[in-house]
Formats: sequence, structure tokens, C-alpha cells
Amino acid sequence: MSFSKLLRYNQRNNKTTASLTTEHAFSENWTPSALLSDPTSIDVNIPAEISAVLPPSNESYDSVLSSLPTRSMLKINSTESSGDDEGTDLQKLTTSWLEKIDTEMPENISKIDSNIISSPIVSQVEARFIVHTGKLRKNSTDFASSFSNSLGFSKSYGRFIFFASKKNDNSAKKNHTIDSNIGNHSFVDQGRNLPLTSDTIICHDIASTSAEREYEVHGPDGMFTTRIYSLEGSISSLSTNCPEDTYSEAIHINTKHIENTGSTTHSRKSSYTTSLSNIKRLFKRTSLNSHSKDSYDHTNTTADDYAIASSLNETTSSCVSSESLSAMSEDEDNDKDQIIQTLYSNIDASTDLVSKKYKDLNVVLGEGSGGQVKLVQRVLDNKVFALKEYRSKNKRESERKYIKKIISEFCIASTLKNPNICETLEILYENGKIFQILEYCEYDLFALVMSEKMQYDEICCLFKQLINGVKYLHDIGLSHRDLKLDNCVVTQRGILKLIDFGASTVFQYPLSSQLIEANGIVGSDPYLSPEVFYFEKYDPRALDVWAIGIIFFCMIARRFPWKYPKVKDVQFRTFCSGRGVASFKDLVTKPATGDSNQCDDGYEGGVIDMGPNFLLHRLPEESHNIMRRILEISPFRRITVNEILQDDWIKEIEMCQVVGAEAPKDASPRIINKENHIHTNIDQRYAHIGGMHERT
Ligand SMILES: Nc1ncnc2c1ncn2[C@@H]1O[C@H](COP(=O)(O)OP(=O)(O)OP(=O)(O)O)[C@@H](O)[C@H]1O
Repeated sequence: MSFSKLLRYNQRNNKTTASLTTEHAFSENWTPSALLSDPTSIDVNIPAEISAVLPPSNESYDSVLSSLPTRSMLKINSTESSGDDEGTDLQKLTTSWLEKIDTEMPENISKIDSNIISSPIVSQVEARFIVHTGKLRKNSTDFASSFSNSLGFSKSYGRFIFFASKKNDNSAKKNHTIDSNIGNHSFVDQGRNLPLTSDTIICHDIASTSAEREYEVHGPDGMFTTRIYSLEGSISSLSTNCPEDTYSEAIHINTKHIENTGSTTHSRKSSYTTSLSNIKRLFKRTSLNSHSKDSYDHTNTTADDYAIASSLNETTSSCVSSESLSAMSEDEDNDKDQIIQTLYSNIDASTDLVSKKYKDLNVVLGEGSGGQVKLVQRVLDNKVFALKEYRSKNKRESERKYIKKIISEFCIASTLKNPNICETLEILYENGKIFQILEYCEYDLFALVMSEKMQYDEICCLFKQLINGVKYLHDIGLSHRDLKLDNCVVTQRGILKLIDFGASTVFQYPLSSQLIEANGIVGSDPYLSPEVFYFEKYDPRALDVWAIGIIFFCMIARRFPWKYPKVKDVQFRTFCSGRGVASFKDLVTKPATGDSNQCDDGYEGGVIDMGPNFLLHRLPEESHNIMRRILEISPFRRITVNEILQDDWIKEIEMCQVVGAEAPKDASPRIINKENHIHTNIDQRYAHIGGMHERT
């Protein structure tokens, strides 16, 4: 949790930062078995109706350390026993540009407590978002097809992928039918990995929670072989309240609001009326059919706007003429603020009210710079969802920017369809506040890590799912830019999903090989890669890859390796040491080598706590090769996410996954869990960052 989150919690709880940090659940003294699973030990009130919809905690397990493959850890003792030699090595490894380094484990390394970490705030539109009009036109038709191709959809389907998927009226029924027939055809078709024959499978419904339905599958000998979870009533079937055109309209309007050209008073008035009525449609959910490519006659737009707008070009309706678009300008924010206020009151009358559709379960799941995330239950069918209530507009920001940011995040998130991405269902407005409804996931990774219950194989499984989620994003030209434990949520069945696309950015447009570099220090300090501090512009994919490595380290060591990757941070400086270079610049600017399969980080020493070993000696040896390449200081030498998946160790990791979710017509996505591990269930009261703070 960011520092700002902490402050807010402190203010609410009348606590000082210091006391909260000390008392925080992540202290050494926090015994998971005592505190997490014993309801009497903690004074947290969970209403009975919530307990009913939340899963129970499972048994407690040994810590991750006991599940680490011992054969694979670095032989710390033998290195440590080198005695005097170590001092010699240290001298050899310490280079002139680094000050004297303490080889002891630095004191300020502590267990993960992101309370003490501040996240930089993005406050301005980045220059890279400016796209030339010609390019915009040219690419506008390409984007959807590229996205659809990457998803394996037909080209004609591409135009739909930016919309929340259509409700399949029969989805629940279909799921049921298919699951009951699992032994006949569907299972065999889609669950090929399972060592079962179609004749011998018995499917037994044993549990059902928010979105997933669990089935035990038995082999011919009656032995339990694996578990399958049907995503009955899955989120995708719920997004039907949002007609396609509504989203396209919303996205389109989003684009309008960043127009910045001259205009007459008359046209300005006209544009406001039209544009705002279109924003209204976002919330109102009406369907529009007109079509105008003129609306893309932009001179100034953001990458996100552009990407989304271009993907919708084929279908986007536009009631806004290019003339009206030209009316929007930065210095008219005040006018627009007023108009948007009016808009809000109009929306109020026509929008589904959050409070009517969803029942607040009074559980705060988390709180960040974007707003507060709460647990809600849909009145219609009692299904549980996460509701993100966006923070109110700052006095300093214009209404236009405020709305644009929210809609951009929503448009991107609702576009993404992948089992390892949290599904975004709808956006709602009520009483001056904007809400987003998300698929609910029972845990966040931060809470899971801090529970100290996760075992090594489970961590590896989640790690590989994380890589797959990021691969999906990178394959479609998006980078997340704020990957961290808090932004990974995990379902009760062990499926990891990425959330929070507020910082994500397009790095490549469809059919273009040109990399669009990102700029700005965006993300959370300990997960940031070193180059973001060094270069004004950088490849955001490399930042994501680095963050993946930090997350893996955190999962294993339950510590951050450093506060931030700057040489002034003693831990990071230690990590940089011994690499045979004269300056940090030499490290971070090392050009790519010809052989992308080889790690060449310049470190040759064998000291346990120096250079890459500073991190590696805390990790299993089988991960060393890949982690060295992931945490390569030079972004030009850093491995890509696709290359990570080619690594032998990564390939061998047994990963739980959802099958059958990719094909748009497949109505029966199921979860296949691997047998070498089970996924940790923790008490729901402490399963999210929000809950952890309730304790303090
Ligand atoms: N779909 C979800 N299911 C369960 N918990 C969730 C979900 N979405 C968010 N959360 C919880 O809420 C927390 C904050 O969510 P999120 O990152 O979206 O907020 P934010 O305001 O954007 O935070 P940040 O300050 O990182 O930008 C998460 O860390 C997680 O604990």
C-alpha cells in the first residue's frame, strides 16, 4: 500500500505512521496460524451475510522456506565459511564508483510493508501521446484486427473486442450442461492435459462460491486426480448490461475531450452539448448507430484514446462533428467543469443506480490513489463483485482530466479478455461519484504473501500465471507499468489476475514495428526498474519484466530487495557492485548482446551477498539463470516476457490455468489445477490489503 494509502488509513484510525507500521500485521511477531485463522483473536466484525458468501480459510501450511527445493539453494555456508577470502573478494568486487559496501544484510531491508513505499503520481499528459493526424487515420482501422488476431478471433470479431462481451442468455445453462457432459466430449476437447479418459470421469459438484464452481474429477481407479472449476455464471456473461455501442461511444467521447484546437464560440457551444450528451450515453447505455470517420480528424490525442478509438473505428458511432471536436481546449476547463456538472445531474436521472443494483457488504478490500475498492453483492442474483469507487476530483485537476483518466482506465480494462486479467464489467455513476464493477477475486497477492502460508510450487504457479498475464498485454501492445503484489489478485481456485490499468500504456500500434517509448516515473518505488530514473524515455515492457522479477523475489523472500533501484540505496548499490564497470551509466546503458539466451551481466565474483548474488542467494538455484536475466540492469539486455516463457525452468513449472476461455464461442471455461500444489486459502478478513488494515 502506498504511503498515501497509509496516511489515509492513519487519519481514519487516528494513528501515526510509525505506530501503524510497527503494529502492522506484517511484523515478525505475526503468527499466521494464530492470527489469521482464529476469529476470536481479532476484533473484526464481518456481517453474517458476508461470511456466507466468502470462502473459509484452509489449513495452515509450513512457510515457503520449508517448501523451497533445498538442493537448489546456493550453498551459503560454504561461501560464508570462506572467511578471510570473502574480504578479499569484496575488495575485488567493489568498484571505485561505489562507496564501501557493507556485506551484512542491510538493516533497512525489512519484511514487505508497502505502507512505507510512496508511489509517484502521474500528473501530466506525456508527450508520446501526441499522435499525428495522418497516422491516426491510417492506423484507425488496424487496431481492432490486431487485437482480435492476438486473441485468435476472426478479423470481423475484432471490432467487438473492445466492448464488454454480450450476455449469453444460456450461459449458465450451457455451463451446466457441458459440465455434466464433461466425460463425453467437452472435457476431452478442452482439457487435453488431464490424464483421464472420457469414459471414466465422474463429475461431482462439491462447492460453489462467487464465480467458480468446483468439480472433483476421478480417474478410472476412483482416485482423485484433479479438480476442475467451471466458471459458472462467469463475469463475461454479466457484462451484457452494457451495449457495445455504449462503450464505443464512451471511448469515442473520451477521445473528443482531448481535442485541442481553435474554435468559435458558436461551435464550442455546439460541441459541448454534443460531446457531453455522448458522455452521458456512457452511463446511460444507449445504443448509437451513426458512423463518421471525420470524428478521428484529430490533431492531438493520447495513446490510450487513440488505441481505443482506432479499434472502434469500424463501429463507433459519432454524433460529434470534427467541427465540434475542435471546440475543446485546455483553457476552457472551467467552462467544461460546469457543463460536466450539469451532465452529472442528467446522468443521475437516467443511470442504473449503483445502490440499487449492488448491495454494499461493508468490506473494504483496498484503497489506493485511484479510490476505494469494496465488496458488493448484486441484488439480481446475489453474486459478489468488487466495486471500485473512484476518488473525488482533486481541486487541482480539471473535471475533464479527471473523467478522462477514469474512462481511459475503464476502456482499457474492459477491453482485455484473458484468464489472467481481472474482468471489468461496467462503469456506473451516482451522486457525483464514478464506480467500476470488477470480477471479485478472493485474495490479493500481497495478503497471500504476507500470510506466510504459500509454498514454493504454489508461488511458482502464480509466478508463471503472472508472466502469462503480462505476455498477453505485451502481445497486444500494452504494458501495465504498475505491476506489484497489490495489483495481482488471486481467486480461491488459484487463478492470478492483474488489476489496475490506470498506469498502462501502449508501446506499439498494430502493424507497426515502431516502439513507442514511455516516459515518466510511473509505478511503485520498489518495483521500478533502474532505467526509469536514468532515461527520460524507456521501453515500458522492460519495466514490466523487471517488476515481474521483483514480485518473484518478494514472494520467496517476503521482503523487498530495496526501497528503490537507485545507487544511493545501499541494497541496490550492493546489487550493482562487482560488475566490472566504471559507472552506473555503464551498467544501465550496456548495449544488447548478440546472444539473447546468455546472461551477461558482467558479474564474475562468487561473494554471496554481492552483485546479482545479493538477490540470488535468497532464491532457489533453478531460478537463478532466469532471474539474473530478468533483473538485468541494462534494459537493452533484459530478457523479454516471451523469452522468459522459453526458459527450461519456467517451462517445467506446473501452472493452474483456465481452459476454454479464449475462444469467444466457448461457454464453458474451466480451471484445471495442478496436482503438485494446492492454493492457499486465507481468512477473508485478511485476504486483501484493506482487511489487513482493519486489524490495525
Ligand atoms: N477485483 C478485485 N477483487 C478483489 N480485490 C480487489 C479487486 N480489485 C482491487 N482489489 C483490492 O483493492 C486494492 C486496490 O485496488 P486498485 O489497485 O485497483 O486501487 P488503486 O486505487 O488503483 O491503487 P493504486 O494506488 O495502486 O493505483 C488491491 O490491492 C486489492 O487488494
